[in-house]
Amino acid sequence: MIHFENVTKTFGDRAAVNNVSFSIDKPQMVGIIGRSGAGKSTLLRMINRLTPATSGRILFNGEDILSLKGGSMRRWQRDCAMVFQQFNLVPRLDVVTNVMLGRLNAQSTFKSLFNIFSAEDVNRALAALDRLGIVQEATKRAEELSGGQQQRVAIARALTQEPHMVLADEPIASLDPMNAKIVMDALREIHERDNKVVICNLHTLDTARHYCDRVIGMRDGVIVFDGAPELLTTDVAREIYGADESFNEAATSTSIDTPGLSARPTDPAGAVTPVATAVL
Ligand SMILES: Nc1ncnc2c1ncn2[C@@H]1O[C@H](COP(=O)(O)OP(=O)(O)OP(=O)(O)O)[C@@H](O)[C@H]1O
Repeated sequence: MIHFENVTKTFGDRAAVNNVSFSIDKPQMVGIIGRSGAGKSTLLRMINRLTPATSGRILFNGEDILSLKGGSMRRWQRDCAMVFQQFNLVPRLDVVTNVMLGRLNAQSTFKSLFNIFSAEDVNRALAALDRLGIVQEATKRAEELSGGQQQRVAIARALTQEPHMVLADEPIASLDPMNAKIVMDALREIHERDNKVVICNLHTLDTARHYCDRVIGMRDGVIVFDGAPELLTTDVAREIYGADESFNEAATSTSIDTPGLSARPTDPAGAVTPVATAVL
């Protein structure tokens, strides 16, 4: 499905992502972990062309998405919907309009310029809000909602794009544990029910272990671990985070992985397939 081939991004003389290659060849929920500055956001942002790559190729179903231009690039950006840490909603617009903005790249330029939406767009947006459990907030201004609700609106907006994949850049970093769980459950549900690739940058090991089928660990722009969460031992985590013996996993905990909360399926014969390629 998606294939990174020697992808590099430099800022000045510093490589934020350094000659990275990996493939996702089936619908998986992939967590990217690593300390601050490891290159996680840059990696994700290159996929949907928010950040231009310096060299390499990113192939989606065989096509190099780094060479797309104009309408093809906008279509691609719709196809890989992005969810951000700070939600990126328009605060003064109502919730349903914010969600419909996800359809802009699917509209004619005229309709886009004047934010003209069809009844079908409204229904699609309401259905997405319903799926995220917040349709009752549809007429409120986005700024009136809590952070967790705003992130769910952002996910509903991503859903209306009808994307091939969802990219989430630290989607729970601004949320309390309860809202973090709701948002991660929603992303997991999109992966399972819609059979979509979800790639999620995460700061916390326990969240990655709990929700993801596969974890990619980055350090200084390089992939230093790529495997099933079961292989993510404390020693491996120490290597990813560049920490010494005093490394304490609790320091990266959100406490949302508690007994009784939902978890990814443990049945490897299910829709998800763990990959076990530890490269350490
Ligand atoms: N626009 C930019 N201009 C210059 N340097 C940048 C830019 N964006 C990122 N960098 C640098 O690239 C490196 C990787 O940054 P990136 O944001 O991808 O890391 P990250 O792992 O996502 O970190 P965090 O978890 O803090 O978001 C860092 O050294 C950062 O300072």
